[in-house]
Amino acid sequence: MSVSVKICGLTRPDGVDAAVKAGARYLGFVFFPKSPRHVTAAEAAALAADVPLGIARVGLFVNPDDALLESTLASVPLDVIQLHGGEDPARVAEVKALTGLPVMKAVGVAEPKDLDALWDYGLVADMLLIDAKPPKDADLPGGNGLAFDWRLLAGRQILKPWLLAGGLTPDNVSQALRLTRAQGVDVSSGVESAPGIKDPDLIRSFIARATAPIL
Ligand SMILES: O=C(O)c1ccccc1NCC(=O)[C@H](O)[C@H](O)COP(=O)(O)O
Repeated sequence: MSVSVKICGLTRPDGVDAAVKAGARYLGFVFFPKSPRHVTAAEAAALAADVPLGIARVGLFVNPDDALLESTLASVPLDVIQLHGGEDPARVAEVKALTGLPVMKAVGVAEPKDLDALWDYGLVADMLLIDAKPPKDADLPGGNGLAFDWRLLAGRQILKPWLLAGGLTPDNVSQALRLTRAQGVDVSSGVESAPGIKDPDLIRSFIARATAPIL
């Protein structure tokens, strides 16, 4: 089966267009004001409007309250909610019930014990995004362009479908897939020309390499 690709942090129509045409399976829109990739609900609604069926529009939130989720969903057609903050498994279940949408929970990894959380979240989330844990002083909980030691995932059984994230680029995605056998990959800063500005050529190159046969 082909590897699924999520392009996260889209802010402009040319990035959405490049991702759709190159075969992305998920498009991510960041609703976190501190991020250089933040989009307003109106901007996201415009970017998400003409996305073909079969491509999931993912809304990325960090510790959202119910009001933010409800007001965003009132105007933005999202297919999946990504939770990228400190939401515990009970909150993941609440967000699923509140929104009626599948939830992808991000789990940060820096060392082997961080993988323990994959079990608890795997029981309640629909999908997992296994990302590099942000440095303690980081402004953002994700989208930092940092990789973790992919060998930690080799041979690991994970309860739910999952995407590998963190520091992926067109140059290293094949190696990451070879080591982890991930079913999908997520990228943000590795396909940007500047923070928040996606480069259509890098998006095409990333998707081509991620979906090529693994040798
Ligand atoms: O991308 C952001 O700005 C962001 C802000 C707040 C929380 C999460 C964020 N990104 C999460 C993602 O899904 C990224 O694609 C993932 O962390 C990988 O990022 P990168 O290492 O830059 O490819």
